[in-house]
Amino acid sequence: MSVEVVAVSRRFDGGTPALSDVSLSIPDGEFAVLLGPSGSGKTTLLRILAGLEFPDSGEVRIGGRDVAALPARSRNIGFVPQNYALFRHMTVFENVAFGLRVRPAANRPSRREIRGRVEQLLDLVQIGALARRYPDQISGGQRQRVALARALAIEPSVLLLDEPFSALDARVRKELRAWLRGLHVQLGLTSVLVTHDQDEAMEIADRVAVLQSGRLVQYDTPRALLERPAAPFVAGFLGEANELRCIVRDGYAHFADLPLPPVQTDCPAGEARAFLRPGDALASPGGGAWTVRHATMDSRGLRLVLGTARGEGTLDAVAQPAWRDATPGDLCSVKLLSAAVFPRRD
Ligand SMILES: Nc1ncnc2c1ncn2[C@@H]1O[C@H](COP(=O)(O)OP(=O)(O)OP(=O)(O)O)[C@@H](O)[C@H]1O
Repeated sequence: MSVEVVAVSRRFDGGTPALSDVSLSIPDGEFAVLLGPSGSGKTTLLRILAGLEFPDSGEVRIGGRDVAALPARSRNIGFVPQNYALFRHMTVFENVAFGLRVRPAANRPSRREIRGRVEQLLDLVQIGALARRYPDQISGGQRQRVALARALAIEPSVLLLDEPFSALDARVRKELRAWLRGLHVQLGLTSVLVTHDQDEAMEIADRVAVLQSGRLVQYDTPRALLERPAAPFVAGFLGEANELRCIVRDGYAHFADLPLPPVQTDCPAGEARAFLRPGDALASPGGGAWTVRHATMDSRGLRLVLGTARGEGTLDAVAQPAWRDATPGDLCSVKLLSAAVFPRRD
């Protein structure tokens, strides 16, 4: 089902606004991610969608219907909270069955139906063998799967997840992310996930809503966010960008202080700030004004930290693919593929 947020604002106890005039629209079947630093309003927005929190003004529509008057339990939403919140005294099976057992008698499935549904769900999340265990007898990743199965038990049309993988190690996180994305497609859900991890957002989302201090700064596909950031905050927050001072003249940004070639831009002439992702700064050996300070290999290739001879600045860059043996002390030059440039407003 589609989800629409229209001009939603929320302020707690006269403090600074947790959300200011946020509007976004999630088409049926899409996976949206709410991304932003701590305190930017992500959880507040998710809780408003779930019906656990209410806006001071604005509207939420689910499947085209204004849900202001609908309590959480009537919204047909699966909610996976940040800390899993599993019942420790119940087995995995009972945890997943809970949402069905507490339904009003009129629409509560029979015991046999509940058993069948829970077994199916546990198989779906690939933990069928753990049904009789208690939450403290399974791993963090398995607990996360239980929390998901429990949220899915009511057959929601919208799935909301609050930092679902934050307690897990990097490898399990990555594995579960891909799996969750597959499940979302398989079940035809509309999903909204909160995270402050940009890699997670970029990998899982159809569209990412970037929040800063309660405001929606940009809502776009991962690719558009990286290639066309709408604001310095987005360019700085995503992609570990270098931020450099520059001057725009004749459609090019010039880096007066640093040995870098000018780069084309649409930014108006004048003082500006350029955001350069490491992958857009390609270092080549064989002389030049930059010196390799550190070289580290990661899954994307050889990452370099470069410095200038007189110490005017440093730059995070990547070695061009053929330069596999870059070592601290080597001299190099840098070619720029692109940069996001914004007028400077000090
Ligand atoms: N119940 C509450 N009472 C008072 N202030 C609140 C309450 N809930 C949230 N806030 C405030 O609203 C703002 C947004 O909080 P929110 O939890 O939505 O941010 P977040 O982006 O999810 O942060 P995090 O990544 O740290 O979870 C913060 O300034 C927070 O202190």
